Formats: sequence, structure tokens, C-alpha cells
Amino acid sequence: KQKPSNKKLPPGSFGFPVIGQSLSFLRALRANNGHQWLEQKVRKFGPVLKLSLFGRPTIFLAGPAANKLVFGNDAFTPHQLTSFTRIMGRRTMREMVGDDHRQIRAAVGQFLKPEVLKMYVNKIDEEVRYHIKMNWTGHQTVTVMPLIKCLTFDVICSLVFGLDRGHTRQALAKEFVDVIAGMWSIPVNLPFTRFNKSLRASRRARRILSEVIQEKRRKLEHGLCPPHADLITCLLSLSQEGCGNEALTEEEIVDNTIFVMVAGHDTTAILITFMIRQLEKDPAIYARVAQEQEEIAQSKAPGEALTWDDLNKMKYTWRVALETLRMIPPVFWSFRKVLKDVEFNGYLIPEGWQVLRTTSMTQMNAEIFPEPHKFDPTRFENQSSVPPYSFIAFGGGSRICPANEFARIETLTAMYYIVAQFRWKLSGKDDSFSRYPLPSPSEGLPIKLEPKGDM
Ligand code: HEM
Repeated sequence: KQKPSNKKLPPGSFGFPVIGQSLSFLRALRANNGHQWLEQKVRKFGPVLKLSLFGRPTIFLAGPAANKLVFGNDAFTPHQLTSFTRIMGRRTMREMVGDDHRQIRAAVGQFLKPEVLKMYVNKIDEEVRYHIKMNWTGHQTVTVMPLIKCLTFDVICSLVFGLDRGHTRQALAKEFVDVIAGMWSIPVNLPFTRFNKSLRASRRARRILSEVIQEKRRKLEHGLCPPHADLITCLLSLSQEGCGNEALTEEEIVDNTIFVMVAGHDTTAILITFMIRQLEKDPAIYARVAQEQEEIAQSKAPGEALTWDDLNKMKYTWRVALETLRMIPPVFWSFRKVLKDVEFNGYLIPEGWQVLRTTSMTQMNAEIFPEPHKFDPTRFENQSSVPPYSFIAFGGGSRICPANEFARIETLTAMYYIVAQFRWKLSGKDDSFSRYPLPSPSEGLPIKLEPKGDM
């Protein structure tokens, strides 16, 4: 075992006993000042510094070299809040390391690879169209964020759980609202705490999912559905005897489908919501997106669904999405647990501590992205010009988001139908947004709709 040569801890301060700097960090995130809060510390102590957050000694690291280290080294493993682990379950891929992680990730990856996702463009198209018809068409105002969250929930229900609209989907939707509400709560399990409510909802959601799994297992055994029908069926079929894969337990299937649901629901909803916000602020960018979408619409018969090839033509719209992710990454910060001593820039990162990394400190760095506060989708015209480990909205290394292609299909399909049918004006009193626990516009982004005409 190699020992670091230099045992110097980075400079910094642990703040108040026990609470450290947690309260002021959370306050800054809520006020959307998390980036400035960290910048201030970097100015004082340098780019590698120590602090204390959520009861743990922490090292803060930023920049491409630090990202490469954290994403590429097995000494760093995701570190969840206790509430998250208790609610999500012990066997999610997030909790696993080494071969266990690789096995579950490979199984989920079988479903999320482009060759399989291609088959689902039609299903996503159908969900988006239904959502717009029911919730947008005929309305003068809508509140974007809660609506788009319903849409991403429906898309995941359809593709991950294979659940069509109906009673079971509605029951799950109700439970998931409570499951998600408690994920970042204080883990005090007393009646009427948010954590307790969330734990109880998670148990009920698990019971519903166990029934769904049994039904799918039965269908699969009788050859009544294809092995890639949805994520659950895919995991069940990989686990069938004789296919060379080690069986996933039912607990692993339930925990991971719940986790995929949570990981894929808010993140994409945030991206779509902030794109809608940005397009209103920037008429020239809206016009270019609309032109790209109109060219595709002209090549299609009325009512014809989008195809994989159509999505691949939406190059400019996807650059707008990437630029939105650069400026407002849904995952702003994450912690890693340090499994063994590591040395970085001459400083010791000690075993047992946690590492905090934020996406913005790299993506808003003027040396990497000049004029970082300017919204400029042309930065992504030539993706190879973006230096490695600099655009990290989907993470990196062995933990990189396995569903960025899924997010692309869903985002482009939603934007296609929204832009084709509406113009809009922001109608809230307050244009600010917070970043805790995830980016969210104040008031949920109310907008006034102006219909352009039916598609
Ligand atoms: C715009 C949309 C999305 C963004 C920005 C995003 C971002 C991320 C990031 C940054 C990570 C890595 C976190 C870390 O390293 O600590 C991650 C992991 C993950 N994401 Fe996404 N994600 C998005 C959409 C989705 C969707 C739609 C799904 C599922 C359908 C999904 C499933 C996952 C899973 C399962 C992981 C865990 C991977 C692992 O630990 O090996 N994500 N995502």
C-alpha cells in the first residue's frame, strides 16, 4: 500500500464546533449564492481547502485536475446523506463499490444503451403529446416546474416500470411525492417528521413495486413480453438462469428501480424548466430553436411521431440544453467518501473524511469557458474543444450518468412539442431561483402561454 509522501493537510477552517459551516453553506445554496460562498473561501485559502460540513471534516476541491482525481480514483466513493440511504434502500448502485457496483450498473446500462432507447422514442413522444394536450393546450397560464416533473415522472413510469396510465401509476405517483420530499431531511424517525412520512411512503411504494415485479416475472416466464419491455423486465431477464449473469435479488431490483426513478425525474425536469426560462429571455435563441424544429415538422405528416433520426437533427436545440446544463447544472454539488489516504497538489486528503466537489466551480471558470455568465450555445459546436473534465454536468469516470442519452431524448422531444405549439412570457413576480436541494425557480416558473396553432 503506497503512503502519501507529504502529510500536510490543506489550509482552511472548521468553523463552529459540531455544525461547522453547514448552516452558512445551506443558506448560501438557498439564496443561489453557493458558488460565491465557495469562491470566497478559495480566495482566502486556495483551491484545495478544508472545512466542516454536515458533521464531517471535508476537503473542497475544484477544477479539471481535481475532477479527474475524484472521478477516476476508487479511493473516492459516493457519500449519501443518511436520510437518502434509509429511504432509497441499501442495495442501490449509489451505495455499492467495486464489482457489486459494476454488476448493477452493467445491468441497468443494458436498458439505457442507445440501441435499446431508440425503440422507446415513440413511447416518449406519446407521453409528451398526451401531457401537453391535457395540461398545456387551452390554458392561458401554467406553472412549468411542477408540470414538467409530472411529465418526467410519467415517462419514467412508462419506460422504467412499464406502467401504463392507470390506477397503479397514480398510486405510485402519490407515494413518490412523499418519498422525494424526505430524501434530504434530518433523519429523525418520529411520527409526523418529514423523514418518517417519507420512510412510510417508500415502504408502500416498495409493496406496489413488488407486485409489479411478480406480474412481470410471470409474463416473462410465459414469453408474454420481450426482455427489453422496460427496465424491470430487463433486470429480471438478465437475472434468469443460464444467461451468464449473476442473479439480482428482488431487493436489488426494487432499490435500483426506485433510485433510477429518483435520479431521472428531477434532473431532466430541471433542465427542461430552465431551458424554457432561458428561451423566453433570449428571443434570438428561441427563434433559432423554433426554426430547427419547424424544419423537422415540415418533413413530417400531421400527427406523425418523432423518430430517432429527427432527434439527431436537433443539434442546435441540444447545444442550448448543454449550455443550460453548464450554467445551471441540476447536480450542483456532491460528496465523496475517502476510502484511503490520497495526496493531491502536495496536500493530504485523509481516509475517513469527505470530499466536496461542485460542478459550477469548473463550468463557470472563465479560463475554461470565457465570459462564463454569457449564455452562448455555440460553445458546444465543437465538443472536442471543451477540455476533458471541464463539462461535468453528467459527472465523470465510473459513476458518470448512465442515462445522458435518455435525458437527451426526453428533453428534445419535450422542447419540440412545446416550441412548436407555444410562445410564452414569464409571469412570476420573482425571477430568482434557489439551488437547494436542487435548482428550482421561485414560484415554480409561472408563464403566460400564447398558442401558435395545433400540430
Ligand atoms: C439532465 C438530466 C440529468 C443530469 C444532469 C444527470 C446528472 C447526473 C450526475 C452528475 C451523476 C453523477 C453523480 C456523481 O458523480 O456523484 C448522475 C448519476 C446517475 N444518473 Fe443521472 N442525470 C440526468 C438524468 C438521468 C436520468 C434521466 C436517469 C435515469 C433514467 C439518470 C440516472 C442516473 C443514475 C442511475 C446515476 C448513478 C450512476 C452510478 O452511481 O453509477 N440520470 N446523473
